[in-house]
Amino acid sequence: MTNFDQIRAIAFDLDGTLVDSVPDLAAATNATLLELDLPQASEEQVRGWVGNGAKMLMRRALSFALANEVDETLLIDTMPKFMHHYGLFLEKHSCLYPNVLSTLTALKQAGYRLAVVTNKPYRFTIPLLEAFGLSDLFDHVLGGDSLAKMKPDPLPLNHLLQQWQIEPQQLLMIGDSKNDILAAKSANVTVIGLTYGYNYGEHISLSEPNEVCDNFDQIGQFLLSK
Ligand SMILES: O=C(O)COP(=O)(O)O
Ligand SMILES: [Mg+2]
Repeated sequence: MTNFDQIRAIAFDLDGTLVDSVPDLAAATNATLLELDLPQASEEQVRGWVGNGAKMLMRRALSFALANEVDETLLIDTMPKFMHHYGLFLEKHSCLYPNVLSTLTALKQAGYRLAVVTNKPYRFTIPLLEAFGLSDLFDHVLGGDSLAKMKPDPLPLNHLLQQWQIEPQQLLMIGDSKNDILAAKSANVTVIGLTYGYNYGEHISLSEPNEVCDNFDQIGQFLLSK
């Protein structure tokens, strides 16, 4: 079993880890496609398109709806439409996964420093955390557009190491996607993979995180048991 003794700080992914946000991402995707007179996507399809930020989500959605490669100009023109719709939906149909608030609160009380590292655009991240009463728990919140590169690049995690003045072995990443696992491995950071989120239909164990959890409260069993 992985040794978590040195862990002082934890970086959490957002979509598919803390919040089940696909219902609103799907609603905003379909509102955008409707505006363009294009066919609608199922929630299941949208679930498979989430993971590389809003622009990639829309590229995948347009590619599906047009059954073709997506012209860059169309994508650029479509983004403000999607951003508008997602801003209206945001938390309407989304929910926290079980045990998220209680586990985060317990980890914070135990002295761990907490951050969010998401590929979601920053402008939606703070309001979403606020809507679910989570925003006060985190020292740092990084969106997909906060830095020059997003996960799977290690830049956001390296940025946190610098901000907190800690070593890679003191940071833990927790996420639902191969992008979280790859970013953590590139930054030499321990990583827990969650099985319930969005990972392009692939089991998270295929990305070989240090540990795999089916429920958020299992994280507490690793980090709060001593
Ligand atoms: O918005 C996305 O594409 C994924 O967001 P996440 O990094 O919080 O899972
Ligand atoms: Mg995720």
